Amino acid sequence: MEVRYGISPIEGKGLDTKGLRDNFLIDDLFRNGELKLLYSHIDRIIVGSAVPVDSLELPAGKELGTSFFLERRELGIINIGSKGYVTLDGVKYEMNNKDGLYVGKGVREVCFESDNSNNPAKFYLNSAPAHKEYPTVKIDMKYITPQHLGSLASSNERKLYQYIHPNVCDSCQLVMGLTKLEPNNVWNTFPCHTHERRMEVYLYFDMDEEGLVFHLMGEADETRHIVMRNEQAVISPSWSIHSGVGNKNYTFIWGMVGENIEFTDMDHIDNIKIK
Ligand SMILES: O=C[C@H](O)[C@@H](O)CC(=O)C(=O)O
Ligand SMILES: [Zn+2]
Repeated sequence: MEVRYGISPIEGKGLDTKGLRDNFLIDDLFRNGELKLLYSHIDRIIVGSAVPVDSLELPAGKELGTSFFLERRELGIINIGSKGYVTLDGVKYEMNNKDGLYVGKGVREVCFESDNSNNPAKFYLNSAPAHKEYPTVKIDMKYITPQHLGSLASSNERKLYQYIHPNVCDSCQLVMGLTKLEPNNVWNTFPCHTHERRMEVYLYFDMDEEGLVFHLMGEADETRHIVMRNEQAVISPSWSIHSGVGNKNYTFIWGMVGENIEFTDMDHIDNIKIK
């Protein structure tokens, strides 16, 4: 698995386009038939994808130093592809498009399959260190009551679905969900915020081939951007804003790990202060 280290705001402001992309962009997810994992030393989050043609197993690996992946970790899964299955120690969960799964510490075998290998499932994965076992919970998007945020007048009308959140299921430190912009709306998470207590990863998807999002990052008075394409993810350190504007509406999955699981624990930034 690829390993990346932390970047401070001092280093961050000195990076050029390539430097920003090398450190923060994850652009090789969702390869047919492959399971990809990236280990970030920022809060030790693991970001990954599994696109099963034949079945794929979640491996442990030297980076974890444990005998199986979830020995001391928890895992969140959201399927952004076609119908598939996740089997946890022999128990099979059907995963339709945008279905989610919280997998607690202690599960030994995690296996991914597609219903139709010509049209595979695309499982997106976020994992964090965990020290307590919580039960596995299947999360269907249709049972989540979304929060309505923004407005068409501000080009940021969107629905936010909390999947792994205290209202839905227990977790040690992982909080995860999905935000879908309404047609004719292009701004996400704006006005923006930081949260020194948590880092965050965004996965942008449901975009067409020419589609792009200028993902905004950096300190509020020292902003940078990364151009994002469909099914790419971006690491947001705790000190960075995370917001973006696209050429049309899109959807993104956010996952957070760190000090607390208080979704509303954000430091809101006044637009006047952004440079
Ligand atoms: O800390 C929270 C995260 O940045 C996201 O949940 C924000 C988001 O999805 C949105 O405003 O649409
Ligand atoms: Zn945030």
